[in-house]
Parts: sequence; C-alpha cells; structure tokens
Amino acid sequence: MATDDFTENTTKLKVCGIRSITEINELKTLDIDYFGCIFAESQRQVDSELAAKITRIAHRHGKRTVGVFVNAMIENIVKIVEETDIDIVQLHGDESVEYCMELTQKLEKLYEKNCFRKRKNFPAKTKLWKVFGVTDELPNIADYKPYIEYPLFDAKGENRGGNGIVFDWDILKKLEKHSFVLAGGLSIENIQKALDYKPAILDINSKVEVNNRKNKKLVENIVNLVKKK
Ligand SMILES: O=C(O)c1ccccc1NCC(=O)[C@H](O)[C@H](O)COP(=O)(O)O
Repeated sequence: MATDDFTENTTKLKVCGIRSITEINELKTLDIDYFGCIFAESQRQVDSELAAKITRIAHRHGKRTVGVFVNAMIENIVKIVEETDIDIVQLHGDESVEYCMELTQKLEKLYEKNCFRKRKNFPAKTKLWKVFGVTDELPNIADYKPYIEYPLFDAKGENRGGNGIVFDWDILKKLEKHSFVLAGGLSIENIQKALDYKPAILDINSKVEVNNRKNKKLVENIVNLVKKK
C-alpha cells in the first residue's frame, strides 16, 4: 500500500486515546493531523458509536481518525470501519503478515461496496499502520511493507500501549526519513529530540493528560514545537 498524497516531507502529529466529545471539541481546531480512538481494552477505550461521533467532528475539521486494535477479529475491524468511517487501522497486537493481507483484502471489498461514499478531501481507502513494540533493536518488518502505510514503533512495556516510556531512539537512525510513526512517552521534554529522528508522524498520548483526559495546553505546547509556531 503506497503512502498517499497527504504525506509531505514534514512531521505530522497524532493525538491518541480521545475518549470524549469534550476532548475532541477542545482539540479539533489545533494543528493536529490525526486523532486516535482506542477500541482495544484500555482506560481510553471507546465504542463505535462514540468513535463515529469523534470521527465526524474530526473530518469536519480536516483531520483523520485512527482506530487502535489489539488482536481483534478481522470481521470486527471491518464492521467498525464501516460504522465509524475511521481512516486508518492501527494494529497494536501480535498481528501477522497473513492477518494484514487478509484485512487489506476485506477492507478493499468494503471500499468497493462503499466507494460512492467518498470522504471529502481524503482518499477513501482505509490504511493500515502496524505497531512494533521495541526496546533497543529494530524488528524485521520487510514482509509487512506491502500491506501497511507505516510501521509504528512504540516502547515495549507492561501494557500494549500508553506506557508513557521511551525506547532507544538511536535504532531509528537506520530508517529512511519520514517512513515511520514514533510513539512512546512523548512529552514536551523530549519532542524536539524526537523530531531530529525525522518521523513521518509523532504520536502523543499519556504525557499530555491531566486527570485522565487530554489537556489542551499540554497538547498545544507540543503542536507549537512540532509545527514550529
Ligand atoms: O493508550 C492506550 O491506552 C493503549 C492501550 C492499548 C493499546 C494501545 C494503546 N495506545 C496506543 C497508542 O498509539 C499510544 O499513543 C502509544 O502507545 C504511546 O502512548 P504513550 O506512551 O502514553 O505516549
């Protein structure tokens, strides 16, 4: 799956784990490119009804949404994509290459069925991001490449995601510029350094929360650094 025309030679920003209409309404006008909705088991989990509402608001403001899944049944993912209109499926579990191939085929069929519902300004095809939990070594991702838009490197921790910890970013030096998503413990303290590794997208989450909700000021500080405002 090729990277689409939305991708430029700059780093974009994703805010993951949006779990309320209040949060999306607070953040929708900031220069954020992607909002993540977590369907996997998590304190940030949302159902498809809420994710559909979040996605409608995000789309109205020219942003995309990313659905986060962990080892979900392929049929469930396809159903949720159809119900919510999310733009990207983030696979945050142990999904195999064969799983990604099957999911790609099923999403292609869904696209053929629904292609009349073109999203304004966005390519209608759903993309896949595959997450690799890492510490100090890059996995071999070659076989995944035909099926994914981006690999997402997140710090391996106690939980599947949202651990708030970083990995050894020097392993990213071997990668092509703007060819991956970087996640894991990103905060105002380390976001400038993260930018030096030239990720396509920086994915922020727990470090911009106060009382278990996204904090507009903390997010805005990061937006200003990433988008050089
Ligand atoms: O954040 C969660 O609660 C979560 C739970 C289960 C699977 C994935 C999850 N998060 C996915 C993300 O993309 C996070 O942004 C990523 O793990 C980084 O989180 P953090 O270390 O808190 O910045």
